[in-house]
Amino acid sequence: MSGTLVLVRHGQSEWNLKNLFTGWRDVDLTEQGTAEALAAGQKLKARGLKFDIAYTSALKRAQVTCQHILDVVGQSDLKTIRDQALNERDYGDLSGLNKDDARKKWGEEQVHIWRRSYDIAPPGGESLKDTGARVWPYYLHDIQPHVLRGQTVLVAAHGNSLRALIMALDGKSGEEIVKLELGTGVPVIYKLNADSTVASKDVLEG
Ligand SMILES: O=C(O)[C@H](O)COP(=O)(O)O
Repeated sequence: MSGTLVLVRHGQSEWNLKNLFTGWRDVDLTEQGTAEALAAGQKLKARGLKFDIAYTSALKRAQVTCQHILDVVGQSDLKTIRDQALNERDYGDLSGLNKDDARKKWGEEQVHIWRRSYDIAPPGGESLKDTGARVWPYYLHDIQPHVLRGQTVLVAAHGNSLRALIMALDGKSGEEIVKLELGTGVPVIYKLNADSTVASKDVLEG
């Protein structure tokens, strides 16, 4: 057995609440989002988890979630690396648009394809496959080595950047991974074997 990798999607953001495509736009957590981040911290604290290093994106909703978790587990000053490789999928021209308005303009099916196909990108943005092409190499080069050294690593990021990671960790196909809905503030705990395969996965829902 090797180390532990904890993935957490940021708490509810202002634009999740307003039903707007967010992507790389830098928006704050809502009050509920703050509560979800703190609750994630409590769940991890209850498990007795102590982190060796934390990773988050270049966007404040993930950074603030990360800091809330670290505050709750009593590790406010832990070394935290911020990198845009972990950012949400870039929604391109859809960023800032209301998801229902977009459905009215382009139709339900087209918007669903942009949101939940694996390799079709929205105009000017990234597909989930494109997101994976930056998230996975970053994970392999920067994050995984810590886990393989037996460390416990926190990654606070986004729905689609974490989908891309989970796809590779779980060996899921593009078709399978787009069906996965990751809850805001729900920690996913992986234990990895020394050969980097997954020993166990625990989703701390509810
Ligand atoms: O960027 C966004 O709008 C959300 O974080 C994720 O959106 P999705 O559920 O449409 O992928």
